[in-house]
Amino acid sequence: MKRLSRRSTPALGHRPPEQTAPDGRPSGTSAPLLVVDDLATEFATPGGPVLALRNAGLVLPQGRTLGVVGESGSGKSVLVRSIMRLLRSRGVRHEGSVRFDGEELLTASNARMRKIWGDRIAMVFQDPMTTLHPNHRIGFQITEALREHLPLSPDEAQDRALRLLESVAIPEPARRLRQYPHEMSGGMRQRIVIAIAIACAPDLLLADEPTTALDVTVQAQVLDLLSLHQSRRGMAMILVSHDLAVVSSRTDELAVMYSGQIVESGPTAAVLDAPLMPYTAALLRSTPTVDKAPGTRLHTIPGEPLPPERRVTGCRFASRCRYAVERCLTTEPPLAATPGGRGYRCHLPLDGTAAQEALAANLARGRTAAGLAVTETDVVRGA
Ligand SMILES: Nc1ncnc2c1ncn2[C@@H]1O[C@H](COP(=O)(O)OP(=O)(O)OP(=O)(O)O)[C@@H](O)[C@H]1O
Repeated sequence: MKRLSRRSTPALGHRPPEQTAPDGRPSGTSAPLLVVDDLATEFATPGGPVLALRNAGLVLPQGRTLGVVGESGSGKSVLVRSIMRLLRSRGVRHEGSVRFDGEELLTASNARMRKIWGDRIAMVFQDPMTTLHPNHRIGFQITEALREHLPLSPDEAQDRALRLLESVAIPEPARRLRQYPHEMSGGMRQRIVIAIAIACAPDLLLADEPTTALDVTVQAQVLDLLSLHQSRRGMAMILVSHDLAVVSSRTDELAVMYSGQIVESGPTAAVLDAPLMPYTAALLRSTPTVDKAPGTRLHTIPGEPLPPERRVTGCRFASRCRYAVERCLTTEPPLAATPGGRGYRCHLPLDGTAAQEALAANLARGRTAAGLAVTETDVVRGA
């Protein structure tokens, strides 16, 4: 069987054990909770195989938070669903490794995964109705989830459900337990989903665009609620968002995805302060609320995202990158790591002079090696 991906070097997100996180908390001092190594996911489609995720690697210690960002279609959901083993169906192939608390999940039996789901790893999806059953009362759904994993009597489960609703700030919890999902607002439903997700005190919570479907006024409340429970319970969390502003203040580490790959990773503050990948820098310039003075112009990233199934010989971002030189078109950038444990896939990282020289040469020619127009105005504006 043909391999889906090339073997990669160190997993993105890795920090040596003796290092501390930017906030001073010790990190990586015990065995990491989650280690993803060279993970690839391929879908069989009528149009041929779609390699939606390639060379993905990450390390997540207990109690830490990882943000996963990238444009639509970059593979964020495929990454978290592959980690959670939710894409197990005919026509889906994985390669690589997902080790959770030392246990390989890619080869675990379905029975074993059912024990792990909910109990040790829980997930909050974009649409609460993916989790909630429309025809069952909220109380039944929470107590079912509790009793599946914990030895509780019906009364104990009911009491625990009530306290869970209180903990996610649902008013009149006793009344709400008797209601059906359609009797609640979207924000309230997502709080219920969070209550179900944390019911069994999982070690890892995967939140995939948990607020994208919600009214803008309740988005921050729901995100704050997630962060509160994450830190209070010491859970590790992976927070997926297309919006850098959402993850910037809520995560310790960041993984930036483009066209099915993690292209940059590292401590969130370091990545946002000084991105190494031109793609990360472009994402930042197109994000409304990260480090922007009022009135600052936002910029779109030129061109279209590269579909993950498209084969290219060089860097997958080269066609949209104003720094691109010939090498970016001919040679795939290997995964590189900085001494501080940051990872990136770029021939011309932005902390070096080579990137500035390449940009100056492209400016002089008026276009990149990939044919993207570059003008003085674009560069001054930061486009
Ligand atoms: N079931 C599937 N069959 C075939 N291809 C798929 C399937 N699911 C995902 N893909 C491919 O994987 C790509 C990445 O999808 P994914 O949902 O992970 O993107 P995303 O980054 O989460 O986007 P969004 O922010 O819009 O949710 C898709 O563009 C598509 O090409």
